[in-house]
This record gives sequence, C-alpha cells and structure tokens, in this order.
Amino acid sequence: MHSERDTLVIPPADMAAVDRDAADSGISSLGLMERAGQAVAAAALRRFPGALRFVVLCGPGNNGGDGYVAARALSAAGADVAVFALGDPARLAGDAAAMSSAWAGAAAPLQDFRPETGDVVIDALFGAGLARDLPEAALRAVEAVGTLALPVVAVDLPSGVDGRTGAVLGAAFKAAMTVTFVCRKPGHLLMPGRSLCGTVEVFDIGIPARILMRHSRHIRLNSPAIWGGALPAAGQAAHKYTRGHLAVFSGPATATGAARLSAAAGLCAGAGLVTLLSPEPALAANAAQLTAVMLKEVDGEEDLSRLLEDRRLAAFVLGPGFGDMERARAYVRRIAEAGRRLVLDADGITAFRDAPEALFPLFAEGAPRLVLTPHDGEFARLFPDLAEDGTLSKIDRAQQAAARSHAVVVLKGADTVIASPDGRALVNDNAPPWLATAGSGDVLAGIVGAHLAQGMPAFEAAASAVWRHGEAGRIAGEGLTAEDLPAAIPPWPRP
Ligand SMILES: NC(=O)C1=CN([C@@H]2O[C@H](COP(=O)(O)OP(=O)(O)OC[C@H]3O[C@@H](n4cnc5c(N)ncnc54)[C@H](O)[C@@H]3O)[C@@H](O)[C@H]2O)[C@H](O)CC1
Ligand SMILES: [K+]
Repeated sequence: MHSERDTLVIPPADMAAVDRDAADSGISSLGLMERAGQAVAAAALRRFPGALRFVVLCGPGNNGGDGYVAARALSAAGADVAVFALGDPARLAGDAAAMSSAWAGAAAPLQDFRPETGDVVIDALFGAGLARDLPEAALRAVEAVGTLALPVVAVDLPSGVDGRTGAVLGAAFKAAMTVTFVCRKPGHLLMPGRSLCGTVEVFDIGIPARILMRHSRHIRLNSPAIWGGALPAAGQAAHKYTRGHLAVFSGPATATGAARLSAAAGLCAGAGLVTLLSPEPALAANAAQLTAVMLKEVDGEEDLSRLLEDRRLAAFVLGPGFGDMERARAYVRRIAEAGRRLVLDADGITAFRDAPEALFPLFAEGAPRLVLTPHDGEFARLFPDLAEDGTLSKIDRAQQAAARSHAVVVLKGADTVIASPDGRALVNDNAPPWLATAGSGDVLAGIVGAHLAQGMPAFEAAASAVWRHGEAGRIAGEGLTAEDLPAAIPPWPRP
C-alpha cells in the first residue's frame, strides 16, 4: 500500500517552489541534480542491461543537467555512451552548466543524432520547464526514435509532455520508463501523458517532507492511503440497516437494465439493503430480474415524498437509464430538500443541462452530499465554460466544478479525477482499459451510492468507489461486461 508521501502529486510550478525552498534551507541543488542523474543511470542499467549504446539527449535546462550526470554515471559503469545536445552546451547556466563541464566526453549537436538499432535513448531534453511546443530538432529526434521503436528512458517526463496537464506539446517521446524525482506530477497521471510515460519510478532525491507538504496543493494519487481511515465499520454487530439502505431509480419499461446494474453493484459494494424504485410500467420487467434487490413502485413526486418519510433510506442513485428529464429534476429537488445523499449520473446530469444553476444551490448547505459522476460529454453540459477552457488541466476542471456545484465531482475517463468542494483532488490510475464498456458507469454510480448509504463522507465515498471499480475491472479481466463487475468488487483493503 502507498504511504501518504507516495501519493503526492505536485504540478511543475509548485515543484519549482519546492526546489527554491530546499535551496533556501541549505540543501545543495547540485546535489539534488547529482542524485537525480544517478537515479536515471541506475534505472536505465537495471531495465536495459543489454543496451549496445546509451544515447543521452540533453536539453537547454536542468533536465539536460540531469542528462549529463546520467551520461557520466553510465560511462563510469562501463557502458557505451553518446551525448547529443539541443542548443549550445556553452550557454548552459547554473547546475546544468556545472554538470555539462563534469561530463568528460563529447556532446554533438542534436541535429547530428542518427539512431541505431540497439540504442537505448535517455531523454533529457525537457522536463518540468517545457513551456511551448518542442523545437524542430527535438521533433525530428522524436520521429527518428519512434521510427526505429527504440526504448526510451525519460528523465522526469517524456519531452513533449506538459507536466501540468498531461497534454502533448507538438510531439512527445513514448517512453518505456520514466524516472521522476520527489513525487509524481500531474502529467504522469493525466492522459495522454500517462500513456507516454511507460512505467513511472519515483526517486527520492532528498527533499524533506515538510517542504513538500508546504507546496502540495491537496492533489493526490487515489489510493487506500487517502481514504482508508474513513471505511465503514466492520464487524459482526453490523445489521443490514446499519450497513445502509440505498435506493436506485429505475428508468422506463424499455430502459431498466442500467439501474439494475447500479443496484446490483450497490449491494455487492456493501449496502445492507438496496431498493429499486420503479415506475409502474417498468415493474414487471424489473420484478422478473431481481432477487436480493428489493422493488418498490414510485410513480411521481407524491410517492417519493411518502418514501422519504423513512429516514433509513440514506442515499439515492438517479440517472442511469432514467429518461424523464422533468421528473429527474423534480426528484432531485425532493431528495435535496429531504436532506438525503445523492449520486447524480447520466440522464440525471443531462436533466440540468439548461439550468445547472438550479441544481447547485440545492446541495449547498453543510457537508457535501451530492456526487456528480459525469464523463467529459456530461461534464460539458453542466460546466460548458470549464469544458471549453483549453488552459485548464483535467484536475483544474474538476476542482473548479466541485467548488461551483458544492458537489463531489467524479470526472470520469482513463484518468478519472475526483474533486471535493474544499479543493482536494485525486487522480485515479488503477482502471484497466477494458473497464470502458457499456454499463460500467452505472456500476460505478451504484458503488458510490452504497458507500454514501454506509455513511462515508462524500469525497471518500466517491474516491474509494472509483478505486474499487478499477480493481473490479482488473479482477474481472479483459473481455469483461458490466454484468461481471458487481461480483468482482473486492473487499475493503483493510490493513
Ligand atoms: N526537485 C526536482 O525535481 C529537481 C529536478 N531537476 C530537473 O530539473 C528539471 C526542470 O528544469 P528546468 O530548467 O526548470 O526545465 P527544463 O530543463 O525542462 O527546460 C527548461 C529550459 O528550456 C526552455 N524551454 C522550455 N520550453 C522550450 C521549448 N519548447 N523550446 C525551446 N526551449 C524551451 C526554457 O526556457 C528553459 O530554459 C526537471 O524536469 C528535472 O529533470 C533537477 O535536476 C534536480 C531537482
Ligand atoms: K525529459
């Protein structure tokens, strides 16, 4: 399991502040660079012991400085090393200049680099400081290395990946492995950056935790280390009502499957009781396919109000296959007024596309009790300005949406981000690609609902649901369908 420090995610601008603080507290920046470059060399030798030649591509900043250290270390280990530099090494400054001088070998211009089969490329062109599209010579190197499919070890980040957003600036190396320092950066976790990093190794170069914590803005990798302290109580004394009662709204007779998936997932995720609330015309279809999940007719606001008198109904899932937009809005209002907790997904989100401002105040009081689970398209319906703003990272978008909506926002994708109105954000990384299948989102909504019903705080409920959903996908394996997922939901990772 990760320690809390392992979960830190710090954007490049804040990393620069970390570096400044470290220097101010007397830590040698040259020493940091030495350890960084040594770590890269060690990782490259370990991963590619059969390399015929290590080609170290060094850029004009400190990323290049790390590259010169790695070149020296690889050479000292007896490897064949060639260095190619972007820009004139004589114009390097500070630590990078010192490390370039300490490299005893030659440094040819990057333009002269001709990749050969058997090469392993150490990409030290750009890291945290990449500010715009890769320059021409770097683009050509990316293309040439890609043509021969040479293995790449990226220093800090694959050059071309924006460390803040994960976006590709012009083009980027596709690395087999990325050696980064201190902690992960958003670009290692957000797509498409994540898919270009290969395996990511985080190396501690000796910056103390107290300095890191000062600059870590509540962004973390989603992990049991984050929410393990908020798990529902376990034990034999647990009664089905103390394990929470979840209600899931069914769609019309022609669209009942999605809600049943949510309900089944809710039960498997630990809700003590799950009731499917069905309009009359869909009762028969639902009844024919339910066993442990209970069924109740709810045919309008009156029925729902009566139901809400039962205080044990703690949490609701509304949206999967729901269909009726007007009724969705009315139900959401009732649930909000009754002080209950709600997962709003799919059609439940779309129902507020023309009037998101009618949704957000409903849940503004007190601790968050609304969880929104949009994919990108649904997100754009509620937050069109945030969706269109190309300067924002996925983390920024989710954080701003959560603050605006007073909801925990689960912005789904291969790199799902979970954000809380208080500014905390988590990036998830355990979902296998085959989890993106029809009905997968319905299952996720049901797991979140089950966690809410069991009394977990909304942020922890949502984050742990995303994690268990990812694990379920891994356990069910490639070729899974959404029906396989509920039974594959793993038990809580209790220490
Ligand atoms: N604490 C740590 O994590 C440490 C990290 N180290 C390494 O330092 C780099 C960051 O170094 P920095 O000098 O800030 O940035 P870069 O080397 O990535 O490059 C910046 C350099 O390049 C110029 N520039 C930016 N974009 C472009 C472009 N598209 N075309 C041309 N030139 C560009 C920019 O103006 C700068 O001059 C980090 O990634 C680690 O690898 C330290 O070694 C140890 C401490
Ligand atoms: K790099």
